[in-house]
Amino acid sequence: MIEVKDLRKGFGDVEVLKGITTTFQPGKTSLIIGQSGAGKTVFLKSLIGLHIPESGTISFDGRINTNFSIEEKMQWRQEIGMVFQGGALFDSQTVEENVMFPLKMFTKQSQAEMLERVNFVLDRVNLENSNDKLPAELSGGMQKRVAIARAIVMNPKYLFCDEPNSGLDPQTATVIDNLIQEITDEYKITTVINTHDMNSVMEIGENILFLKDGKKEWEGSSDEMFKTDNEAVVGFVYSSNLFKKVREAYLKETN
Ligand SMILES: Nc1ncnc2c1ncn2[C@@H]1O[C@H](COP(=O)(O)OP(=O)(O)OP(=O)(O)O)[C@@H](O)[C@H]1O
Repeated sequence: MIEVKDLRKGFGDVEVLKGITTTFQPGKTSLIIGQSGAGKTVFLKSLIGLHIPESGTISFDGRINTNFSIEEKMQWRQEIGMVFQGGALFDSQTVEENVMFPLKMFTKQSQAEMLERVNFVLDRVNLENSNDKLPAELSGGMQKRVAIARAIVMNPKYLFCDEPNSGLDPQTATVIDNLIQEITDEYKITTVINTHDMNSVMEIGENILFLKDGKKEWEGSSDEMFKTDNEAVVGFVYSSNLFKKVREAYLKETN
């Protein structure tokens, strides 16, 4: 579980995160949404320790990250998996080498042990028989699956994904959403996703955090999102005609 309390972060005179409090539960996929500039990336970067907050705390199963000793920080780093926007694979390395990278970096496993684990996670993301391929030889969706395999190879407790669906067609995006959700549930990972993709919001929708001007404006499930009267949420999510119609149909059916 990740508990965020009154998190504040700014740059110079500009306050970006203005006191965010929330909780992310294990086995659940939480989505962070909001307008461009709302503070989603700064929030995600704060969670993974790339930004040091001015005040407030982030605790990982009771451990506050700014209090970590060097050893605790090393341990915590190994408990985190990340899927970056665009995949961030090493272009000159094969799929196998890309996925094995964290094991080589952080463990003393033998080549055979590492290979067994790499094959297990590649199998889990339905990418068997692709070990020797280079990223350029794969489709966008396959590259995302390699990135997910690499993110889970260390068996993380926490998984952070920045726009995992960017550049994917809606069908492939749904496959990636489902994969992240299944893995999160299966391994009881605490997963946080930054997204602009409203399909993901409808598809995953377990816990949605809506940021506005650096504050938590609203939080709930996608079902609750259909029913909310919060003007900022309605204005943002239902600005598209498609989602407006979906909402109207949902409300008609449930009333
Ligand atoms: N390193 C930085 N230095 C100064 N200002 C920053 C820095 N990083 C972000 N900001 C500012 O913080 C605000 C929030 O940015 P952030 O990237 O978190 O928005 P976002 O919600 O992720 O937007 P988008 O959806 O466009 O990616 C913006 O006004 C941005 O200019």
